[in-house]
Amino acid sequence: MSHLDNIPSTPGKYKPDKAFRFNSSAASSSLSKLTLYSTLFLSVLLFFLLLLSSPSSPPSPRRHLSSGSHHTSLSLSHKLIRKSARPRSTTGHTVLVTGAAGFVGTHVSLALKRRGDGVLGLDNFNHYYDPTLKRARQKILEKAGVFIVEGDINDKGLLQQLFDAVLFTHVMHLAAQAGVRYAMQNPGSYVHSNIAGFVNLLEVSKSANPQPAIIWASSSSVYGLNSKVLFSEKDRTDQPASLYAATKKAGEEIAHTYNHIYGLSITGLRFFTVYGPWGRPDMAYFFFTKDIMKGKTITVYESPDKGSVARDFTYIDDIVKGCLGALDTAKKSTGSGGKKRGPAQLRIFNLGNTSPVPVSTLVSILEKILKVKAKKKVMPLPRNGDVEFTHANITLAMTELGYKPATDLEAGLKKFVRWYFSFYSGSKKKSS
Ligand SMILES: O=C(O)[C@H]1O[C@H](OP(=O)(O)OP(=O)(O)OC[C@H]2O[C@@H](n3ccc(=O)[nH]c3=O)[C@H](O)[C@@H]2O)[C@H](O)[C@@H](O)[C@@H]1O
Repeated sequence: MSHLDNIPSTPGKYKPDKAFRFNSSAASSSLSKLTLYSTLFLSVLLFFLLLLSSPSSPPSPRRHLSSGSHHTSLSLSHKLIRKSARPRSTTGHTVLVTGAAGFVGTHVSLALKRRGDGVLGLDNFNHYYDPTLKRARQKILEKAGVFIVEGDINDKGLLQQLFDAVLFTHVMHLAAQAGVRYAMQNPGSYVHSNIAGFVNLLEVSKSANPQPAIIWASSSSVYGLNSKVLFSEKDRTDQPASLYAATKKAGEEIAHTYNHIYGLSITGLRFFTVYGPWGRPDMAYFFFTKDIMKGKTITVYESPDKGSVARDFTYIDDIVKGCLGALDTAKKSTGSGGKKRGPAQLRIFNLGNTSPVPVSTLVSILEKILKVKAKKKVMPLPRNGDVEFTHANITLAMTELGYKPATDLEAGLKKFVRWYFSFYSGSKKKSS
């Protein structure tokens, strides 16, 4: 019987054999041998236990930052956050982009990063539309050096941690519940993101020291039932036709309050039906393309008097230029730590294309580019929040932001369709 056979698996419960107690010399030599073997065995055991518990690859950074996070992953995330938010030069801005994995958010984040600004993204990757598209956008941003923290603008603790880690000069707030018609299905999500989330972000921003300047996405839909064309920033916006529009209008009023009480510099941008590569699959141009290619019938709305429904479709690159122009001309907030120290800038701009196109023409252009005849069902505009017509007056944005849209609908749709085919044929290849 070897000594090793006497060593139990639970060392604390080891009882020496009676034979050792009566033969003292044998006992002492056996005891020292036993101690030696025990030590050896325990060392080997410990070595294997350590080997099993240690990860085979370094820990991947957690996308969530929370007070309960493991120390290592937290400091790893903090490192990524600081690196992503660091501008290339001392003149660069440090920008928090909310909704960074969204359509406009991705394009704006890339443009800021490419020109040397520091950019930190925040996105909750919700399932309003296919999250794999958002993940694909995230990959592109990661390659460009933009890190996205996965979290919600309603999470005050998380926002506070981000503001504690980084002194943001600007917040580009593009996170929102978008879509006009979906508001009838899920009204709560609009209140949650566009009102509660916005207030939460402004609360944290107003308490920061120094306060960042805020640039945020409002919407052409605030013009609602306004029938005066062109739509000018001075026109009435108190007749929203959808809950979506009402929450964006509420955002504009909330912005006024935070500017007035706390001295936050705030610029709202009224986007007019933005389209282009990496766009949103819930928008008509996107799902028309998909359905036309599948041979599915599309529904084209017309106004009740059989007139055309039209939109001032605006290409994404033009919108990005408008966003950067707004950021570059934003003045500093005047408050700090929740206290106003003087009047601050409060602005609102239309970012449109000034060239409305009927939805029926949008379909004809797509047919031409896709070389497929669409199966169409024309029906009167249902009362679902849609308005008949949008047309932006962009004089103010041209003068103050240097905004100058340069892409017409046909040129922009060609770029979209090219992207659409390369993206979806790529995804198919990967999954097969
Ligand atoms: O300008 C804006 O502020 C808004 O632009 C778009 O809203 P919308 O203009 O309604 O864009 P789509 O949903 O793509 O609709 C475009 C046009 O197609 C029409 N349409 C839509 C769906 C359909 O099945 N058939 C159809 O003819 C709509 O009535 C509308 O005239 C975005 O979806 C909103 O998030 C954004 O805020």
